[in-house]
Amino acid sequence: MTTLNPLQHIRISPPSCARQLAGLAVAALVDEAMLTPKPGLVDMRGSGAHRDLSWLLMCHSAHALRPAFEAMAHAGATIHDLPALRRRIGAIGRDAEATMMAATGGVNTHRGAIWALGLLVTAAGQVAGGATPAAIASRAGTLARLADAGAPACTGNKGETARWQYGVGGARGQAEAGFPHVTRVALPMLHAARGRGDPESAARLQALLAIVADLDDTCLLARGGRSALLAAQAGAQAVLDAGGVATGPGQAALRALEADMLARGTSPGGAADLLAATLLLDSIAQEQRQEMEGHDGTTAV
Ligand SMILES: CC(C)(COP(=O)(O)OP(=O)(O)OC[C@H]1O[C@@H](n2cnc3c(N)ncnc32)[C@H](O[C@H]2O[C@H](COP(=O)(O)OP(=O)(O)OP(=O)(O)O)[C@@H](O)[C@H]2O)[C@@H]1O)[C@@H](O)C(=O)NCCC(=O)NCCS
Ligand SMILES: Nc1ncnc2[nH]cnc12
Repeated sequence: MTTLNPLQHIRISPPSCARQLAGLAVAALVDEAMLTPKPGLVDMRGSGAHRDLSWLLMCHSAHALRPAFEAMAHAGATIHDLPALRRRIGAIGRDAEATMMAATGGVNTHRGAIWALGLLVTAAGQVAGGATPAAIASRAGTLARLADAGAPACTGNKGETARWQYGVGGARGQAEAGFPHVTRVALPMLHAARGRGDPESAARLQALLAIVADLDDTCLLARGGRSALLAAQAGAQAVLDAGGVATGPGQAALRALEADMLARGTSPGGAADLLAATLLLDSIAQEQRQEMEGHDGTTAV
């Protein structure tokens, strides 16, 4: 079966589109892991506030997840009944968590990312190349809001406990709302930083900090309570207010934020997942632009 792409008037077959989307998802996870520096998080300098993670383990985990992302994108392209699609990707997502644990020797590298990027590649598979990042995120939100008959009543995970204890939405709430911190916070920040000529790594770090400044990250809550979340949010905002990571004052504020996180043993793992989701939607949009240019021989603006 093929899908008509309304923007390009070419036909994309779901399997090749799914493979491409899975490749972009893995690349987004690897790019996030390797982005350096990142406060509190694993990067190429070291493990940040984590004891059981390294960037090599994160990259290994990302590659192990490729078949799951491909299966989710393929499901998005081929299963048109939404409750059935939700059930199917829930099952693939739980299998992917088991794959991650097997690949990492039992370390939770990407549980939040499997959830966020899994929903997004499924939604991107549904539209097969012809939708904006906001439209893909909105479709992913629709999927997240559907009940999954196969899901356990409670996960017993730290994020779930933090959601109840602090009354926040966490990873589930973010997805159900259609990933507002990706589409309304991080993508605009990424594009603005690129637009004023920041190096790509600075633009990505700036997008990460914009997410941290505003997200109820259950990783921060679970590790350090509400004071850690508020300190991380204020510290990230201070970097932005000081002029951003490409400026001297911004870098001083970034060092202070990192020192505070390391002293508390906290890390914005949820924000890191949403940066990967941002990079995924950005790369899907870039692929679409390149395919359009290749198709009609003109340059898109
Ligand atoms: C819906 C699920 C995501 C389950 O979520 P739940 O809330 O029950 O619990 P957690 O799994 O603990 O939390 C989810 C992870 O999401 C990230 N996150 C946190 N806050 C947010 C937020 N506001 N928005 C978006 N994402 C957020 C975060 O993941 C990252 O951190 C993890 C590493 O943290 P760390 O503290 O080191 O790790 P732990 O092992 O927990 O502790 P230690 O032992 O080290 O001390 C890492 O995973 C990052 O990715 C949260 O951890 C979902 O899992 C689910 O229900 N799945 C079922 C399958 C399904 O339906 N799939 C659908 C298609 S994909
Ligand atoms: N770079 C990173 N460091 C720690 N936890 C993460 N979760 C997702 N990306 C992460």
